[in-house]
Amino acid sequence: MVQRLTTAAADFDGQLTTLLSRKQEASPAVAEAVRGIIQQVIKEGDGALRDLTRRFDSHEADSLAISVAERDAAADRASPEAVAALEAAAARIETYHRKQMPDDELYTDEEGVTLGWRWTPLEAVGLYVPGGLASYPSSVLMNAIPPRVAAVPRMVMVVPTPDGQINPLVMAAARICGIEEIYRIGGAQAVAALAYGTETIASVDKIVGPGNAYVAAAKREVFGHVGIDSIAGPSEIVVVSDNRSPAPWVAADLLSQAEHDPSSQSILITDDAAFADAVEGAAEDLLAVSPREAITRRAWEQNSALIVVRRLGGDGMEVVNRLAPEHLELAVDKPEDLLPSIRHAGAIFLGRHTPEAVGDYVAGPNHVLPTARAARFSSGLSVADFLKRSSLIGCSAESLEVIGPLAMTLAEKEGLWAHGESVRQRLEDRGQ
Ligand SMILES: NC(=O)c1ccc[n+]([C@@H]2O[C@H](COP(=O)([O-])OP(=O)(O)OC[C@H]3O[C@@H](n4cnc5c(N)ncnc54)[C@H](O)[C@@H]3O)[C@@H](O)[C@H]2O)c1
Ligand SMILES: N[C@H](CO)Cc1c[nH]c[nH+]1
Ligand SMILES: [Zn+2]
Repeated sequence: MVQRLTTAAADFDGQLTTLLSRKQEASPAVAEAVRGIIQQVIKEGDGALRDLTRRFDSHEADSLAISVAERDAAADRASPEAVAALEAAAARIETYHRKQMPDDELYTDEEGVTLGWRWTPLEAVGLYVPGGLASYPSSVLMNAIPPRVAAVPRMVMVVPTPDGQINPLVMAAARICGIEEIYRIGGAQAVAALAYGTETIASVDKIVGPGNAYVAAAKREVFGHVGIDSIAGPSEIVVVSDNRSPAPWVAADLLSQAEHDPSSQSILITDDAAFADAVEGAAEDLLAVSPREAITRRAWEQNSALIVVRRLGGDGMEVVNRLAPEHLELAVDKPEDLLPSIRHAGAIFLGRHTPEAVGDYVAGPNHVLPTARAARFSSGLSVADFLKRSSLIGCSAESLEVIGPLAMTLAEKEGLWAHGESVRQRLEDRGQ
């Protein structure tokens, strides 16, 4: 049975807090295990990667790299229909991300100071492509197209290959994106290798991409030594629906994220208890025929919930903002009426005819999105993740006369003599 909550209950706040803690994404046990793995990779390099790959992915990674020839041989085995779908998706994703490319700026202000900024791409990025409980060719596209648009020169892809099996469509996606440096490693050890480097793998400057609780915890650990995108851990969905949506549609949308991982979370917010009953029944029917029943049922029964609220546009929106979900579906006639009340969500799906799955694959926006309430302070992967902004500042001799004395005053107040002197000398030399 999936759990049932109602905002009318006196202890609703406590129940919601418990529900949020059900996601094991940030558990101390996972963090502890991950710290051990990272230390092992730092100390033993490639040897640790082979050892951990044997332990967690059940194969001997004699060669850690997947060569371009191996990539292409595998990609050639992918079904042409699936490759065509990937190519169409890639085109839509690229069009969307090209619109995110920011412009450089240069202007002269009223005091005659030239100011602006300039964007430059990162030099080397690591792309984590998950591959433990499912294969994710779509995540190759979502990871690799933004840095390609940003003109990052070195893209390194890591992907676990359980039992040594290379997924042909993942390789086809890598070929579409022009990724030539690929390693058959996953989990926290892959994140550690990208962050610290090994004999075979040169370190990168930033690591992006989604993964399970171990990958998410590893990204938290290496942050600071390298950049990371956001914490994109086990998938989540919140569906806000009135009783006019077909219950099987809503049930399928909820299960679409539950089936990713036993740590996933799916939550319905509705203003009709009878509709919640109908969705629960429809979900049972779907679970009975799902080929991924075991994973899906665990996420559904252990971490998920049906929440009955008084008013979707009132307490319903307060609950949404507390949850700050990765994906938020507004399955109502007029989603635009609810939109202004939403402050935190990675991606918002507008109206009953927008299943979250179109965002996962083909709509265009990125599916690498913040989870575990990280949508309160971060956003989905974008071109901006692969760019840095340098400020530009240029004074003429005349404009330095206008703003220089202000700097001298502040330098004196901070007791930083050479700061003031650097301005004073220029002003004095000009005065002579
Ligand atoms: N938020 C997002 O944007 C987004 C997008 C796509 C997928 N996802 C999520 O990515 C995840 C993919 O997970 P996955 O498991 O299929 O693949 P994965 O590649 O993330 O994880 C597999 C790796 O986990 C490690 N691992 C597994 N059990 C371990 C253990 N007990 N101890 C140490 N390490 C262990 C192994 O190294 C293995 O290679 C799912 O949670 C899915 O929901 C999130
Ligand atoms: N829903 C995932 C993001 O949480 C992305 C994905 C890839 N394939 C299917 N779904
Ligand atoms: Zn998905």
